[in-house]
Amino acid sequence: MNLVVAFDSFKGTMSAAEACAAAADELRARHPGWRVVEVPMADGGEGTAEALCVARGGAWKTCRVTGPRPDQSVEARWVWMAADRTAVIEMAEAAGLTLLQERERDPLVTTTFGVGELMAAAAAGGAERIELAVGGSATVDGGTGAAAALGYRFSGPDGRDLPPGGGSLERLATIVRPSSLTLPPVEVLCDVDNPLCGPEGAAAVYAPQKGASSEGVARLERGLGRLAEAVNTDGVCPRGLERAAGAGAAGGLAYGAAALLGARLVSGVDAVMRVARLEAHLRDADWVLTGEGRLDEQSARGKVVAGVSRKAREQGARVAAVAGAVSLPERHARELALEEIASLEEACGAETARRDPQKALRTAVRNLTFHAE
Ligand SMILES: Nc1ncnc2c1ncn2[C@@H]1O[C@H](COP(=O)(O)OP(=O)(O)O)[C@@H](O)[C@H]1O
Ligand SMILES: O=C(O)[C@@H](CO)OP(=O)(O)O
Repeated sequence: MNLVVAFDSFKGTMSAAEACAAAADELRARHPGWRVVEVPMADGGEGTAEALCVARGGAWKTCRVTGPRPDQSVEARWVWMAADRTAVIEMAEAAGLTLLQERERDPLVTTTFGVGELMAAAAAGGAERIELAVGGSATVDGGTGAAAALGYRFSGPDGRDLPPGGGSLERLATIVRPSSLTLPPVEVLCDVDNPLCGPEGAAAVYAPQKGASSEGVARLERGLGRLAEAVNTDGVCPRGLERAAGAGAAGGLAYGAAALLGARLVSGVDAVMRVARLEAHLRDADWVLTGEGRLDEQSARGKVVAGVSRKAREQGARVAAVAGAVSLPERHARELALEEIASLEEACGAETARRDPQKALRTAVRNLTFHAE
C-alpha cells in the first residue's frame, strides 16, 4: 500500500511538518510494509513561506515592521530565494491574527501597513519577483494599509488622510497613486477563493473570527464596496477585479494587491502543490491523508484539503481527512470526496487534542478504518 500524508498546519498547535511526521510515524509503526511519503502542505495562510522555503531552498531574513495594530511593531520574517531573486512574503508574519491577543482583535483598526513595508524591504533588497502568501489575517482593510506603505494615499471627503484600518474605508473619497511604484511583479498566493464583497466576501465570512461584531461586519462590507467603487472609477486597473476568485483573501489584501499594485492572483494551494511536487507523489498512491486544525465550510473554499482532494482524485487516489475539530456539512464532505473523516477532539477529547496534538493525531489515525485495506 502506498500512502501520501499531506497535512496543512493545525493553527496554533502543530506545523504542517509536525502533523505529517506524527501521522506518518503512526502508519509506519503499524504497517512496516507500507510506503508512506510526507508532503507538508500550505495554502497561502500561515506556514506557506516555510513550506516553500523547505521545498525550494531559501534563506530567512527578518525586518522590523508595523504589526496588525498600527501602534505596534513586530519582527517579521520573509524568505529570500537567491537563485531566482524571489522574495516570499507571508502576510501573517506582519498582520496575522495569531499576533494578537483575543481582546486586541479589531478589524476596524488593524492594518496591512507592515505587509507593504516588507514588500518595500524585499524590493530594496533586489527582489525581481515577490510571492505574497495571504491568509490567516487580522485585517479587513482591502490592502489599503500595504498600499499606503508603498506611497498610496487614501483620503476622506474633507481631503484628510483616512486613519488605518477597515473601519474608515466607508468614508473613502479619493485615492492618490504614488508618482512611481518601485515594486517588481507580485504574485498573490490566495488561501481561499472568496470574492471581495457580498455574502461570500471577506467581511461577511472572515471578519467575525477577527473580532468584528455584526455592526462591524456591515461597516467593513460598506468600506470594501466603497474601495472597489473608487478603484473602478479611477480606471487605472481593469474593472471588476472585486469579483475575482481570491480577491477576498486576507481581508481583501489580495484585491488591493491586484487593483493597486498590479499583482496577479493565484491559488495558494495550487502553487504549493506544484512546488512540493504533490502530483508526482500521488501518481502511485492508494490513499492520501490530509487535514488541518478545523475542517469546516471554509475548508471547501480552495484550502489545502480541497486542493489535495482534487489532485488525489485526478490521480485516482482515495482521500481520508483528520482534523483537530470537524464541523463540515455532509454535502461538503461528499463534494470533497472524503471517504473517512476523523477528529482529534473525538479521538481524545478537546483538552488533549490541544495539549498534546501529536499524540491525539496518532490516536485519530489509528482509529481510521482504512488500515484493513
Ligand atoms: N489540535 C487541535 N485540536 C482541536 N482544534 C484545533 C487544533 N489545532 C487547531 N485547532 C483549531 O483549528 C482552528 C484553526 O483552523 P485551521 O484549519 O488550522 O486554520 P485556518 O482555518 O485559518 O486555515 C482554530 O479554531 C483552532 O482552535
Ligand atoms: O485571512 C483571512 O481573512 C482568511 C481568508 O483568507 O484566512 P484564514 O482562513 O486562514 O482565517
